[in-house]
Amino acid sequence: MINNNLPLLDLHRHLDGNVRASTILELGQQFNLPLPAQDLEGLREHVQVLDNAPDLMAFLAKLDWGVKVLGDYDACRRIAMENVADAQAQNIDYTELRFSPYYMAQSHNLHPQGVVEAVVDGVKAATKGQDIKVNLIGIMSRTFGVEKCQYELDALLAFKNDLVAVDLAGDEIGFPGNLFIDHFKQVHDAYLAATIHAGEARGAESIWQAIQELGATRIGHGVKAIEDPALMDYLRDNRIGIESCLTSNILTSTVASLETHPLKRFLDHGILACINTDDPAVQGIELAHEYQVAAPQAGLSQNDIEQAQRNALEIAYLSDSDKKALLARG
Ligand SMILES: O=c1[nH]cnc2c1ncn2[C@@H]1O[C@H](CO)[C@@H](O)[C@H]1O
Ligand SMILES: [Zn+2]
Repeated sequence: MINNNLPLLDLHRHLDGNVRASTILELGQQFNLPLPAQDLEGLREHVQVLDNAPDLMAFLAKLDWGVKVLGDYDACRRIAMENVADAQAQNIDYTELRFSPYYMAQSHNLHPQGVVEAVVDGVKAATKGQDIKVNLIGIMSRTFGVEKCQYELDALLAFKNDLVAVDLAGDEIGFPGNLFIDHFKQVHDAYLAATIHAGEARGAESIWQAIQELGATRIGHGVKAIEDPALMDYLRDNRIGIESCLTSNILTSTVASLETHPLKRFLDHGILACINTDDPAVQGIELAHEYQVAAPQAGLSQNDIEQAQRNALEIAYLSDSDKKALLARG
């Protein structure tokens, strides 16, 4: 159970992996796009992972319709605003929404910088006067290669004051982290933090690389850390956060079952691991499900769950005073 005396955080939530199916339908109609179905029921199998995907890339294909319908900057602004509303409906106190402007821009030849502007603006408008705090993480989609990632990074850095970190997501196997050393040098020169998807499709060496060569202070997924005892110690001793996403790891076939998921062992080891969603709409889950159903199935006790809540606050990209304020609000 979620402890309501502690703040509820979702630190790993893809804004562009969380486009409402109803919005996909409406935008599809607005922009006259040939959607694969004309009603919610028919659309579901095209935009949601219903059975475990064979691998990460098959899972990621289900995100595509959510960005193919982004016909203009207003559509980008709209999905940003709806993401805030959806997080708020989950009673989330603080979330870090991440998004890939090039991925969002690609289908309709939008400019990635315009996409960043629209997302920043949408989040500002939706959070104004509301009881939820949101920060943004910019994603470089490695799937499109080194040069497109530089183009994407340029767009993100034009709005660096509106971001707290930069991430590397997408095809971890095809585009390993060592291709992005120069990109992350620019990220750190801009005083932004780095959280990186690693140890999801590749092994523990990918996590070492993200930390040592790309300067990651948090790792998305990081499930393969469990195979390397020295890395487990390193993560704990250096307070590197692990953003676990339980259901996502099952749906991508990264982990065979919740019962064998390493999150419980990360927590037992003293690693700052926490519970997050990843791509809620595509997975057909929300944060409450991860806490109430997935976490107990993964062997977490009530104490573990509360520790995960505290860990999220500890590793959040927030100032100490913001963390204290969240804790006081509980
Ligand atoms: O679980 C995941 N692992 C790796 N990459 C992901 C995952 N979920 C989404 N994206 C990637 O993030 C970008 C959109 O925010 C896209 O590149 C998408 O493929
Ligand atoms: Zn992710």
